[in-house]
Amino acid sequence: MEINLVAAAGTTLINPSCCFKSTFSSSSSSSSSSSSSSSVVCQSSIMHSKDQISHDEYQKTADWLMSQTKHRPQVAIICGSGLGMLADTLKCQDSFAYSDIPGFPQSTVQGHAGRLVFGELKGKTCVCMQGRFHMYEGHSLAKTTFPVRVFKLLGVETLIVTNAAGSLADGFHPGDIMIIKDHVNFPGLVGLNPLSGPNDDKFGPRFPAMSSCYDKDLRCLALDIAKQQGVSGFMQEGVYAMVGGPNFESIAEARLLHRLGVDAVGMSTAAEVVVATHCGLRVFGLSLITNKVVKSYEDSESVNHDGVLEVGRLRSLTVQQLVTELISRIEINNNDDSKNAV
Ligand SMILES: O=P(O)(O)O[C@H]1O[C@H](CO)[C@@H](O)[C@H]1O
Ligand SMILES: Nc1nc2[nH]cnc2c(=O)[nH]1
Repeated sequence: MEINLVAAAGTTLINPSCCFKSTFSSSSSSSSSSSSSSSVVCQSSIMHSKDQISHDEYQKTADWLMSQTKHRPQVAIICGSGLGMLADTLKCQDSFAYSDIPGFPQSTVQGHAGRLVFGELKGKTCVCMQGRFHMYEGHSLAKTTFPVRVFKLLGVETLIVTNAAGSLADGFHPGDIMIIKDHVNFPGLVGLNPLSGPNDDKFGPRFPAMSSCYDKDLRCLALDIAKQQGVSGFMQEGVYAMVGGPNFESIAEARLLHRLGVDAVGMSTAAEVVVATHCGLRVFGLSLITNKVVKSYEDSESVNHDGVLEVGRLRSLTVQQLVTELISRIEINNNDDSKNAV
């Protein structure tokens, strides 16, 4: 497949309707914080008590969803920019607009439809986010990762995260699919972490390890599947970095990321994976490389969101077939967390 990545000018990100008030204002909390220390008020300038989401709030959303659908998902999928078609493969669908789900944030980005789709795929029950939430939309990190904890309460065991990303690694090309073997959570390194604030012990420990957050067996399985499907020619494995966005990288930033060992960069995913790992979900992640990040002052190319979405469309079938086969071969333990809620 030929992918023309010469990007047309002009980004088409929809102007986010929400403002940064929820993240950065200092007004008091309307919700209680964690189970263990609900009276603690975080004094940090980058994490406010109002960003905390109580266990009850996650549970209310999970209970509402369970009252609306008979599906009890074992696998959750988060669709990246332009990858929403992953939901189309689900059979016996029940779908909900985010605006109808109590407690759910809203998607504001083009290419993120804003629907939660439940259904069956190859004998597994799945829930699929057609559209995710990004920090740059003005959501707190706790909000961007809200669905992940709801999935845990629904009984999900495995989370599949997908994203569109720009490549820094030499030898990566637009249209390549990178299996994520690790990440650099840049917002997290400077204290912007969805786990900041009082820890909710019901979900996981105060200090979770992140040294094996992308499941090795699933990565090997995906590489095997790619071989069988005859697409290993454009499979890669590498390190994804999450940056805050919404602007794409300057050349100096691109060079810095490259020197740091980052293979692909985007504006999502790592925060979701941190929360998923904290609450014990098994994670598989893939990045669709939609563009090369410009690293040279001689290079006249520039990236835009339309180009990103276009590569998503061109590679949609391959991504869909890979993820479908992976799901069919995932082993499920049948921990019914929806009955034994954490
Ligand atoms: O990470 P996803 O949601 O796939 O989207 C990626 O694509 C958008 C930029 O085109 C950014 O939101 C970036 O994070
Ligand atoms: N930060 C970042 N996000 C992206 N999402 C898709 N492409 C890119 C990119 O080049 N940079």
